[in-house]
Amino acid sequence: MARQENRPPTRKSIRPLATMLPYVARYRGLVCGAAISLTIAAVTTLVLPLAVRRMIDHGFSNSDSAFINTYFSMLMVLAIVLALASAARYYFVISLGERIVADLRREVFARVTALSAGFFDVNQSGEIVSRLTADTTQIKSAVGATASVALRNLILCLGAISMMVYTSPKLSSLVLAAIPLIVFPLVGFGRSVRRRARGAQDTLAAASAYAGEAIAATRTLQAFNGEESANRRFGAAVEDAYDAARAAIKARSALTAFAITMVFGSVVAVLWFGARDVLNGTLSAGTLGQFLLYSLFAAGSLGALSEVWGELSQAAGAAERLSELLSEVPQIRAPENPAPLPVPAKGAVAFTDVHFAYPARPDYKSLKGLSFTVEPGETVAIVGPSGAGKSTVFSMLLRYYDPAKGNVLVDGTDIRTVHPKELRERIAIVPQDVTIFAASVHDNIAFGAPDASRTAVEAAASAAQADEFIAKFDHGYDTLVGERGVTLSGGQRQRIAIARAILRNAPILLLDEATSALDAESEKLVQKALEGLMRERTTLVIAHRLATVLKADRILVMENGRIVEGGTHASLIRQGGLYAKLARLQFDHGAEGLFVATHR
Ligand SMILES: Nc1ncnc2c1ncn2[C@@H]1O[C@H](COP(=O)(O)OP(=O)(O)OP(=O)(O)O)[C@@H](O)[C@H]1O
Repeated sequence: MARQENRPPTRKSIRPLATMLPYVARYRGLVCGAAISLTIAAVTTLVLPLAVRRMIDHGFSNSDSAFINTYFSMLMVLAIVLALASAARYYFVISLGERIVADLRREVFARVTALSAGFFDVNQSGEIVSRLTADTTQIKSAVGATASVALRNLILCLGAISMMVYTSPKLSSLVLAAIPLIVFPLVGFGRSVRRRARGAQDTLAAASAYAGEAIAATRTLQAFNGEESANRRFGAAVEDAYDAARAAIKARSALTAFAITMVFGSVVAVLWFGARDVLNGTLSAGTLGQFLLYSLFAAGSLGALSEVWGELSQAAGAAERLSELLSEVPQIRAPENPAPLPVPAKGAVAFTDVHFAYPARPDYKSLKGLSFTVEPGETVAIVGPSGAGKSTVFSMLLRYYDPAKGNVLVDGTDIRTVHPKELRERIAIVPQDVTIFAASVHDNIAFGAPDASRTAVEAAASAAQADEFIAKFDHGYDTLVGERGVTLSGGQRQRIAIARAILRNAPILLLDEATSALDAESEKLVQKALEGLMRERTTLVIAHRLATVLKADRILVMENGRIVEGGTHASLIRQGGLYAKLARLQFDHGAEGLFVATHR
């Protein structure tokens, strides 16, 4: 759902743009090129009124053809210089923008992938992706087009004002006196326009967020016949956005009328005064023309500046959001001097009195003094009601989070003292929800071992009982699967995940059994694939199937973040505790082979 309160406020100041300076500074060549071409273009523009005055005051009546030739050749040269400088300005400025945004995108993505699980518990992935795309694009236009327009107009404005003073100090003082009369009301007006525009943007963002959510869940929407209410809701949101936009448009039109009246009014007033001076003979007509052109330049560039100000402050908001993300420090970091894990790896696992609460729910302890050990090569099934903390055990072992109290040990070493990379290299996981990337079958299997040879990938697929269905694809291992490619069935996804884990060849295997029953055939294939994988590895399996618990060396029964029972299937049934009750439930329901973990 659109969480408007989470939207960072639009900033009025453009100071946060300064955080982008180090990126700009990396490309001094482009910056120099842009600055030089900008200055040349602005100066050339400022020379034009001088030529106009020359033409008005002297005309070409004395049929001095040599002069006319020189005069127009000069003008032509001026035009070419202006054209070249403008083209160069465009090239340098836009390249700089693109270059910086490419750097930013790379760095933001690398930073985000390094952040720990806790960050993603409290931040929406959609919002992060929008920072990566929309915010960086805003920076691009700010650094590129907007900044160059601002700079060009600033130079033009200062140049034009100096030239106005130089041309006619008297008329300039008149203009300068009028400026506050124009600027103050304009600033106030502009603020109200901006406020309304921001309101429109926020309303639109809320509508888009709702649309995104609804489109991603069309199947659910249709299953519950929710199209109409969704249409109504989105329609209302769009209408709200339209109303908000109209309010902004109205304010903006009024602002335009006001600005044009004021600016042209003052130009006319100045002309009026000037014309009287021309009549008195104290000012030449050409000088008046030249002055007029400079004041038009000044007014035009001031107007452009006020427009880009809005864009720059939006970009400043984007820069602030990006620098926030870039300065985010991962909570799970490698220690300064990581200890090595013992070699050769044995695969022993131990939890000692582990207490833990998720960052998103600091008041609720998901693990409350969890202790257990798993010997190398042992297969341990974890069972328990939903919410008991089974998946949390896996997250702790992979060090997605650190315990508040207690230790997690792998081969006798506290995992906080080793490099997370080294720790994770020793673990392969087959999750319940297998992630299939939009890539080839080969790349999907080789995901955890990118250097694996084709033969190794095929061997892993064959051990995972996946080779048969892969061979049926049109392009075999090169078939694109995942989004927009071939969509895999539940059993096929599982086997790809198993092949992935086989290829990784890690001493510790974490298995989260799928809760949804596969059909008997896939089930058999997946079980066979797993048996191959579990051999000679330490295996921790979150078990939902009776077949799995029967095969385990030991069963740990979890409830409320603790181990409440442990033993073999037979001994636990004899004890008549939680396990016996869970098992009875399963038999009562007659769900074949499925260990139903329910709330008691
Ligand atoms: N990322 C998270 N942020 C906050 N709380 C969480 C998070 N993940 C799980 N929890 C909470 O921690 C507790 C243990 O969750 P966990 O996923 O480990 O249970 P589980 O035994 O694996 O359940 P299930 O069998 O339903 O998957 C639950 O109360 C759950 O609501």
